[in-house]
Amino acid sequence: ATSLQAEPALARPGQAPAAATSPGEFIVSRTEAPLDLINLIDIETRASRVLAPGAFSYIAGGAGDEWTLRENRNAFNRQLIVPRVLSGKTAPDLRTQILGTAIVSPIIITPVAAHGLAHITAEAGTARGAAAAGTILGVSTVSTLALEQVAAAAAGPKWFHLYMLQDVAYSAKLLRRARAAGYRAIVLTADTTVVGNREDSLRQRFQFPLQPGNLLGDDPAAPIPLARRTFESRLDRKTIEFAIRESGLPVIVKGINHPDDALLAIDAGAAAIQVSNHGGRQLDGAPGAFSVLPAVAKAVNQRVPIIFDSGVRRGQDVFKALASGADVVAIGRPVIYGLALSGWQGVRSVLELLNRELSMTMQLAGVHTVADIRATALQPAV
Ligand SMILES: Cc1cc2nc3c(=O)[nH]c(=O)nc-3n(C[C@H](O)[C@H](O)[C@H](O)COP(=O)(O)O)c2cc1C
Ligand SMILES: O=C(O)C(=O)c1ccccc1
Repeated sequence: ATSLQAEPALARPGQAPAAATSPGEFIVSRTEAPLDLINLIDIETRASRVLAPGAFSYIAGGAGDEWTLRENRNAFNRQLIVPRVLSGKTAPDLRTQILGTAIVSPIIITPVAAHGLAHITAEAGTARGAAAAGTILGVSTVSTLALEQVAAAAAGPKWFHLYMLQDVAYSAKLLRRARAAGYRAIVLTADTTVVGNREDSLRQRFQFPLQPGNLLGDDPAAPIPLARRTFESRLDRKTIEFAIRESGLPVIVKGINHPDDALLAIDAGAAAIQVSNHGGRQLDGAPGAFSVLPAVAKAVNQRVPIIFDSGVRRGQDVFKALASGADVVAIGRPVIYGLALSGWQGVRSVLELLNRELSMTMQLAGVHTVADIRATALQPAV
């Protein structure tokens, strides 16, 4: 299903049993068995056993002291869900829609670079898993497979992510290709005008072992030099206008934390905003993403939908984000861990587990629909 050819597994000491090498002697999983999961926290440890050490440090890591990475989880503990037990409701309805696309639950997949680090099927596997789970897949500019290959792998709804490139004409070309390939929206990432210092990755001298499928002509490289050479470092409202004009698609501006940036994005024509601190990988010392959500939601005032990511691991987190102004949440690392552990089946299992946790949370909070969650008041922790 992909252009990556599985090569025979190398017998290496300490190698996970179901691993194979891809070009560049890179150890990558090819397992596709059903995946039993308890939660999306311990999946990280399990994935660390099948991922190459450098790849794991790149995926799991955050910038600097990783304070913001940890704070993304801690922030959820400051708002509580009060149980409601006599609502007379049962069988929560998780269905919703975002930018005109119906999805089975308010949980989508945020763009993550280089799925080929995790599994031989790369983004084709993720696309199949996302489609099987009934949700939207975000496909990174820096995907392992070319955006057309990902589109062809499964019919589910997809959004193409743009890192605005120094090469403006090539950026425009990517946007037109995305539209032609059937992508339904563009996610313009605004928070990576320079790549944060992921110190563990640097320590391990991590390099992408595969050439990214959309950046032809580029040799594989470490993330920081690749971005410095390729990504545009000056972004403003003109960048948003460019993405709208060249793609003809709705544009979601990703990486918003400050209410004024939200207002600027909406004023420039953004169809949605994505509140995110890039999973603690960019500005260390930034607040946990969940902490900034209420102020951004207040400024947005329902004019455009809000997507929330960074640290969502449990159904309760999804509930809290929606009760704090998000329309849907997006998850990143857990999907890659599911892919690493079990290919498309792992991706589906991760999404279905989070759906089950959200359903349980809704039932115990006495709410029936996604709209009900959004109308629920949380209680601040003391
Ligand atoms: C390995 C990795 C690669 C990423 N690559 C991209 C990318 O290419 N474009 C982007 O906008 N965000 C990228 N992100 C950020 C994610 O979209 C998301 O903001 C982040 O992972 C937070 O979600 P999480 O806590 O669920 O992982 C990347 C994140 C990770 C972990
Ligand atoms: O690692 C990242 O978070 C990221 O978005 C990225 C992707 C490709 C190159 C450099 C950074």
